[in-house]
Amino acid sequence: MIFISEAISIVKQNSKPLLQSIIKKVEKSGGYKLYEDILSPINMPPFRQSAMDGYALNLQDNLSYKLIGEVKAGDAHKIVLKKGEAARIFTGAPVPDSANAIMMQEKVKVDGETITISEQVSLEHNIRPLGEQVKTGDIALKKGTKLTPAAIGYLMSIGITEISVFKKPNIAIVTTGNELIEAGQDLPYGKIYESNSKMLLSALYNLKFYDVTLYKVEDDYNKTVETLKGALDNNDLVLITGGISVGDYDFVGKALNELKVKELFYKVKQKPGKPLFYGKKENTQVFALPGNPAAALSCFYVYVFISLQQMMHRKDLELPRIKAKTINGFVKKGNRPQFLKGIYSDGQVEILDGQNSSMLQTFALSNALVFAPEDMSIINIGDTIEVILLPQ
Ligand SMILES: Nc1nc2c(c(=O)[nH]1)N[C@H]1C(S)=C(S)[C@@H](COP(=O)(O)OP(=O)(O)OC[C@H]3O[C@@H](n4cnc5c(N)ncnc54)[C@H](O)[C@@H]3O)O[C@H]1N2
Ligand code: MOO
Repeated sequence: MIFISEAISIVKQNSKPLLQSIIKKVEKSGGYKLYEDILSPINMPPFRQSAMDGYALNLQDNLSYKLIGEVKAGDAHKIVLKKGEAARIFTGAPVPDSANAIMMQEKVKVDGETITISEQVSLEHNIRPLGEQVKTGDIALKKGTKLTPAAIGYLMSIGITEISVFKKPNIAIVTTGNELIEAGQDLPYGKIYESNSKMLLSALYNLKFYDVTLYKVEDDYNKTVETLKGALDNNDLVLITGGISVGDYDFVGKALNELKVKELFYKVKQKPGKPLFYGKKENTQVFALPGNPAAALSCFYVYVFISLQQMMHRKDLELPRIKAKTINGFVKKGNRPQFLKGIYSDGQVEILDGQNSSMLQTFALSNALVFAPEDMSIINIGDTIEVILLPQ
């Protein structure tokens, strides 16, 4: 049995950024990172552009100008202004080559075909220069840039429709157990509804991992080997739940061993989630999470999250940890450090009743895991304690 800190650092060391690329439509690339520099195919803006609704001027010393035409956004025609002439212009419209400043309309008096500006303006005033943001052939965004909504908007604005991105992991969720029945069917005596797969699937969707395949297997050694082989061959990350403890029908450990998955740790001094297994086969990460649902989810947030962040080239490997003051007390039994379900708000945390690793109801109410270290057996009201904030 190893300590939590050792287990966390083993996951950090052994999970690596994925280096393969895939092509994505820009609009569907949110959350990915660019696999290569993107060069701009155009100047942006593609023409000198008016930044205001007002008047395009061919500047002179006098404040009065002769109005000779109009340019709206989208117009293709090119008005030619002589010195002292002006054209009505609107935001986003192409500025005639012969105009060298735009005066906003609030500072202009109009009298028929004569306009008078309130003060002199400098050259190129209110004109967005050609290629001000980016010039044709220059790097628009660098390799590794995260595709945020702003990045997606920017790439669309320079006319890019497809990009090469670092791929996200293909993930398998494997549930094990003869007792599992899919919700929606009758529940015979001795069976329970299977919940871990959809719980982990939704945790993955919430983190924007959509390439997930669900596998299920009963408590049978050969079938477990066969199912895990399929999951290992086709995925970058395999999450197994159940069958990893010491019972006669817990076949996951033996099957992983037969499939030559290298064990990196098995059993962590923690509650919940003591029988957590972590290993890898070539580049595939394997977590065998305890079957107890709250233990599985707790291990997902504390350990699997790190591996996902690493695979995605992210720097913040762990969920945010902050200090909070407890608003109620708790007595921790045993000597394992414990991750307790709690509700965090505004610097304070409530530790909930019902911390058993089989109970999801408490987890469903919580937004944080409160960390009670090994030597903290009694938590008092007002104690300062570490809290892990869960993704919402
Ligand atoms: N003799 C010992 N027994 C156990 C120990 C131990 O140290 N010595 N550790 C206990 C702890 S702690 C945990 S946690 C569990 C973990 O056991 P497994 O990972 O082998 O999980 P299972 O036995 O298959 O299932 C445990 C529990 O969870 C339910 N389960 C399983 N899969 C699902 C699912 N997909 N959806 C919903 N519920 C699921 C299952 O029915 C069991 O009730 O071992 C203890 N035993
Ligand atoms: O580790 Mo088990 O999750 O304590 O119940």
